[in-house]
Amino acid sequence: MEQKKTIPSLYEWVGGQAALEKLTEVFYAKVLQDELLYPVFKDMSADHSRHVAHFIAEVFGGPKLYTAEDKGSHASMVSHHVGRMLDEPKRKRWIALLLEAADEIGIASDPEFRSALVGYLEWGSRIAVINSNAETNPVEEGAPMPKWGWGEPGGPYEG
Ligand code: HEM
Repeated sequence: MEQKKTIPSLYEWVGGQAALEKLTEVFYAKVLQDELLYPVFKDMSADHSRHVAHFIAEVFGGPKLYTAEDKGSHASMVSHHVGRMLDEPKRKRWIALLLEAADEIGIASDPEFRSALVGYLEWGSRIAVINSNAETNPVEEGAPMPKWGWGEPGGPYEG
């Protein structure tokens, strides 16, 4: 009988918590050196980078560090963006610096993983811009965390 292959989560593929925390650490160091994004992030907490790594880890199928350990939720994440009045140039710079950080630390660069990563960042960052221009939080407390997977190209794990 043919054995069914177990599909790894994006969290496992990227290298787990250590890889995601390294990614956000290098990314926010770049953000603070960037003239367009510095004013947006200058007051972020010392935990910001780790919280974002926890959030992405959970969305990518990892442990529930954002909702359990950090006591966050999808709604609380969105609330951090409400009223920030982000725009397209800031979003584009945010994505560019994050992808630069990904290349710099050398996380998985296979086409399938990067497609899934960029897809998620495009989706999430565009929603962040929309929510940042809202006056109230459109997401209710108790709404489920988003989930992201490999999408249509599947993964190199199939090879
Ligand atoms: C996939 C896209 C995104 C995710 C997953 C995400 C995630 C998060 C999370 C989890 C927090 C809360 C951090 C904490 O609890 O300390 C946060 C806060 C924040 N995010 Fe995002 N974010 C995204 C996109 C963006 C973009 C595109 C921008 C701006 C260009 C942005 C600007 C901010 C700001 C200004 C805060 C608050 C910082 C502060 O507390 O001073 N986010 N984000």
